[in-house]
Formats: sequence, C-alpha cells, structure tokens
Amino acid sequence: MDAVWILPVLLVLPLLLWTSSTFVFYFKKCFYVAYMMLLAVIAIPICILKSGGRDIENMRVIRFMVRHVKYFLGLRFQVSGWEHLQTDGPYVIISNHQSSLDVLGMMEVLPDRCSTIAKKELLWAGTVGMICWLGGIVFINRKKTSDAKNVMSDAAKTMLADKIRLWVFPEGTRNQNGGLLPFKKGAFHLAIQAQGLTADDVTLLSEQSFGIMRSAFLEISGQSVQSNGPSTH
Ligand SMILES: CCCCCCCC/C=C\CCCCCCCC(=O)SCCNC(=O)CCNC(=O)[C@H](O)C(C)(C)COP(=O)(O)OP(=O)(O)OC[C@H]1O[C@@H](n2cnc3c(N)ncnc32)[C@H](O)[C@@H]1OP(=O)(O)O
Ligand SMILES: CCCCCCCCCCCCCC(=O)OC[C@@H](O)COP(=O)(O)O
Repeated sequence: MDAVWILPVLLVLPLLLWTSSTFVFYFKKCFYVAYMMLLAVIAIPICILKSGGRDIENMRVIRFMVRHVKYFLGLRFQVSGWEHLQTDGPYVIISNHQSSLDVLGMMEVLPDRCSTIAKKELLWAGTVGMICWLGGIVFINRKKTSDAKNVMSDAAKTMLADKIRLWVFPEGTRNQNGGLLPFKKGAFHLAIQAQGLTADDVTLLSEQSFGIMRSAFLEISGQSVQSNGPSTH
C-alpha cells in the first residue's frame, strides 16, 4: 500500500527536471555529493588493499574512479598543454578554484604521483575525507598560518625525497565572483623550496603566475556564456 506514494514522486520528479533549471541545478548538486560519497566507499577498500594505507599511488585509483562522473552532470573538458606535465621529477601545479566540481577537472589531467593541498575540514567529509587522506592529500589549518607553513615546508621536503608533485589552489578558497583572488604565497614557497631558488624569487614567481592565469581565465571565460549557478528562469 505504501508503494502508492512512489507514483506521484515518479511523476513529479521528471516534470520538475524537465521544467525547472533551478531544480536541475540542486538535483545535480545533491547527486554529485551523494555519488562521490558512494564512489569513495568503493575506493577505500581498493586503496587499502592495494597500498596498505595512505599512499600517493592511491591517487591513480581515485583518478580512475572519478573520471566518468562528468558524464552524469553533462560536463565535458577541453584539455590543452597536457604534454607540459609529462616531465620527470617534482613540480607544483596551480589552478583557480571556483567550486567543488574543480575536482573533476583536476582528475582529468592529474599526473601520476600528484596529490594536493586542502583545508583540514575536508578530512571530516565522511568517506570523501577518508579517501582524501588515503590519497596523500596534505591537510592544512588555514586559521593557524604558522602551522600551515610548517606542514607545507615538510611537504616540500617529501616532494623532493619521494618525487611527488603537488596541486595547489593558490587563491586559498573557492571564488565564483569572476576573476582571481590574490594568490597566497604557499604554492610559490613550495616551488622554490623544491627547486633550489630563494625566497626573493617568490614575489616575482607569484606575480608572473597570477598574470598568466588571469589572462587565460579571462580568455576562457570570454568563450563561455554559462554561469556556475542555477539559471534564473
Ligand atoms: C573515488 C573517490 C571519489 C570521491 C572523492 C573525491 C576526492 C577527490 C580527491 C582529491 C581532490 C581533493 C580536492 C580538494 C580541494 C580542496 C582545495 C582547498 O581546500 S583550497 C584551501 C586550502 N588551500 C590553500 O589554502 C592554498 C595553500 N595556502 C597557502 O599556500 C597559504 O600561503 C598559507 C596557508 C601557507 C598561508 O596563508 P596566509 O593567509 O598566511 O597568507 P600568505 O600571504 O600566503 O602568507 C603570509 C606570509 O607567509 C609567507 N609564507 C607563506 N608560506 C610560506 C612558507 N611555506 N614558508 C615561508 N614563508 C611562507 C608569505 O610569503 C607571506 O609573507 P609576506 O607577507 O610575503 O612577507
Ligand atoms: C558532508 C560533506 C560532503 C562532502 C561532499 C564532497 C563531494 C565532492 C568532493 C570534492 C571535494 C572538493 C572539496 C572542495 O572543493 O572544498 C572546498 C575547499 O576547496 C575551499 O573551501 P572554501 O571555499 O574556503 O570553503
């Protein structure tokens, strides 16, 4: 008898999906979170069996498992310059950060032996937090800058010792307001520490990177008429 209630739901759901782009937006958002949580449930035992615990090699498993998610959300990526990442040794990748969907773009191009820096709060995001830990993600406390700097200095040493690459979001937070937030310096300290440059090089490196990313961002934004939020009609 209870099953009768399912009928209106089955009818109303397609109707809402068909008529309301706002509903579609929030539906996709909930689906994304739930599905990533589920994928992580599957990935956790695989990573533990494969590597025995926290290991950068687990990023291969995560990358493989995340790559198809874009199809469910109607997203596609256009990749250019991928060949520049195919060099030996450690390096730092920086990217802008607009939403949690950036993880999909990241997994599209993530090189081997590459992990990322994330806020420590992500560690508590259920199974997603657990898989982030297993993938060797470096967690920082953004409220305690001196701790964060120490963690990142240790990360620079590990990068050199274990030939690891790190992906950093130098804006330090998500930003959907168009353009870029001023860059935090940590990514550039990482880069100089892993390359034998000096602290004097940080400002120039940061400014040059900001300029390049900003012009690429504006160029790409100019090509797209889509926004990140639900459309208003
Ligand atoms: C199969 C399963 C599927 C499901 C699951 C999927 C899972 C997916 C898996 C994986 C994807 C995960 C994706 C996660 C994404 C998360 C992203 C985020 O969380 S973004 C937030 C955190 N990221 C950052 O915050 C950036 C890094 N931050 C920094 O670099 C900052 O610089 C920081 C925190 C170190 C300090 O920040 P300050 O706010 O104090 O600002 P400042 O201006 O940068 O620094 C102040 C002074 O300290 C110096 N400084 C900074 N770092 C230094 C260092 N390392 N050494 C020495 N000095 C340093 C600077 O030069 C500056 O000094 P002077 O003002 O220039 O004199
Ligand atoms: C109950 C927790 C739900 C977690 C659901 C996760 C599903 C998607 C997995 C992708 C993880 C990406 C996380 C992310 O993008 O974190 C935001 C931070 O970068 C910046 O933080 P903020 O803008 O400063 O809050």
